[in-house]
Formats: sequence, structure tokens, C-alpha cells
Amino acid sequence: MSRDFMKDYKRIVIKIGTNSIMLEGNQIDYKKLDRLAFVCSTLIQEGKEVIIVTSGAVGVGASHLNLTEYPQTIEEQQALAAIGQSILMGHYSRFFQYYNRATAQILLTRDVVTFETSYNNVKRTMNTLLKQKIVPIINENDAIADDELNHQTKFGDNDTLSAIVAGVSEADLLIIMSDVNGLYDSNPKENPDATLIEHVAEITDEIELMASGKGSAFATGGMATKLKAAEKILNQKQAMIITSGEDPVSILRILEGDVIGTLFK
Ligand SMILES: Nc1ncnc2c1ncn2[C@@H]1O[C@H](COP(=O)(O)OP(=O)(O)O)[C@@H](O)[C@H]1O
Ligand SMILES: N[C@@H](CCC(=O)OP(=O)(O)O)C(=O)O
Repeated sequence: MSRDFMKDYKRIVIKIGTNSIMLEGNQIDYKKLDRLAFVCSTLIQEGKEVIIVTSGAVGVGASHLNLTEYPQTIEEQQALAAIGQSILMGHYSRFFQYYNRATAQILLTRDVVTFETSYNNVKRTMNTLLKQKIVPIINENDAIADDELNHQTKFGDNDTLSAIVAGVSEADLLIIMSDVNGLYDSNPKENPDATLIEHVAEITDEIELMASGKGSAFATGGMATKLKAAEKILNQKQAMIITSGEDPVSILRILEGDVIGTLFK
């Protein structure tokens, strides 16, 4: 399938996962964040609008405290996210500054889906930032999001969050950057013979069966939540790509129509 239509896409949501932000040994991958800032700034110069959905608050918090294991209690996890989120945002802000771009932090809970006023507020905030060529950087508000009996506030994972953000912002395309090149017919970390799927038009039972667990202790999603996100995107009549976060510059080629990663459309 030709991907020439990519050239017409204007509003892009880019989701970057914990495994792409952290190097092995739980250090922040500065090169990756810098390349991402370069790519987003270049896209804005080309007249596109970019929203980032970032994971990594918990991972960066753990790195800051030199933890190697995922903490057991919710309060420890939430405290870690609070520590990591501000450090992470500081890095984004500095790397984007080099390219003369401002960033803005938006932390969301499920209230944006449940309450119309919250939905409209976040939509308005995102549009106002984009009009000023400022890059909204979104994460779940991990420090407060928890599910109480009659108040569900958690998205649970950032793949779901990124599909919701793509819906609220009426984006043309969601790009999910991961530590794999796309959806394979089985987990490529466990099966060296796994083959990459180039295009998926519908999330069938057969597609769902291909996905299994997550790539590291600090990630929450795995391929299964990326497929859930894809299902949402297809229902919203939008497009999504899962691609490797190894070299964010490949996003420029994706938007030129190069066949990279798995396309859901
Ligand atoms: N069919 C599949 N194709 C590709 N990756 C898969 C598949 N099934 C499971 N995975 C796993 O999904 C992981 C990516 O998801 P995740 O750990 O949430 O990473 P991220 O932090 O990038 O969101 C891969 O590292 C891989 O181990
Ligand atoms: N909000 C969490 C995101 C966790 C998450 O979904 O991680 P991932 O599977 O790497 O996208 C954080 O910032 O640590």
C-alpha cells in the first residue's frame, strides 16, 4: 500500500514509551530526547502541528533514586512518578529550547473523557498552544490517578492515553514509538523468526493473539495496549503507526510516505 497520503497529514501525535526514553541500566537516553526535539521542531517549521505523549515519569524517577526494581506500593509508585515527571519535563524543555521551541506540560486523568467540561477545556488548551507553535507534552497525572469506587481516574497506560489525545485533538496521525519496529506476528524478543506486519485495517482476534507482554519493568503497556489504542484509532477513523523509537529522525521519512513500521488505517 502506497503511503503518499502521509504527506498531507498536518496534526501529529507522537507517543514515546519508557523503553525508548531509557537506556539499558535505567539511564535517560539524552540522544533520543534531543533527536525527538529536533524532529518536532523541524516538523513545526514545515507547517505541521505536534503533540507529544510521553511515558517515563516512573522510569526517570527510579533512575534518579538509583532503584532497579519497580516499587510495590501505589504511594511509592506515585511519589516516583512525581519525582520523575518534573525531571523529564526539565529535559524536554531544555532540548526544545536549543531549537528555539517552547514546550508545555499537560497532565491528564480520565476525567477528560468522563466530564464534558474537562474534555472541552483540554481541547481548548491544546489548540491554543498549537496555534502559538508550542509543543504540548502530555502524560497521565500519575501522582494522583488511582481508581476509587465511583471515580475512575486512571488511563492505566499511555498507549490508551495517546489514542484518547489523538481523538480529543482531532489529529491526522498517531505515531507510537516503541523498542520494536512495529507489530510482528509474534513477540520478536522471544521469537527471532517473527515477521513484521506492514498494514492492519482491522483488529481481529488473529491480530490480538500476536501480542504479548511488555518489554521492561517500568513500562506498563506491551503490544496488547498498543493494539487497544489502534482499535480506538480505527474506530475514530484516524491513522496510527507503531515504529521503532531507536532513531526519531525516521518520523520525517514516515511523513514523506516511506514504508516504515506497522500502519493501522
Ligand atoms: N507481536 C508483537 N510484536 C512486537 N512486540 C511485541 C509483540 N508481542 C509482545 N511484544 C512486546 O511489546 C514490547 C513493547 O511494548 P512496551 O514494553 O510497552 O514498550 P514501550 O515502553 O515502548 O511502550 C516489546 O518490547 C515486545 O517485548
Ligand atoms: N505514566 C507512566 C507511563 C507508563 C506507561 O504507559 O509506560 P509505556 O508502556 O512505556 O508507555 C509514566 O510516565 O511512567
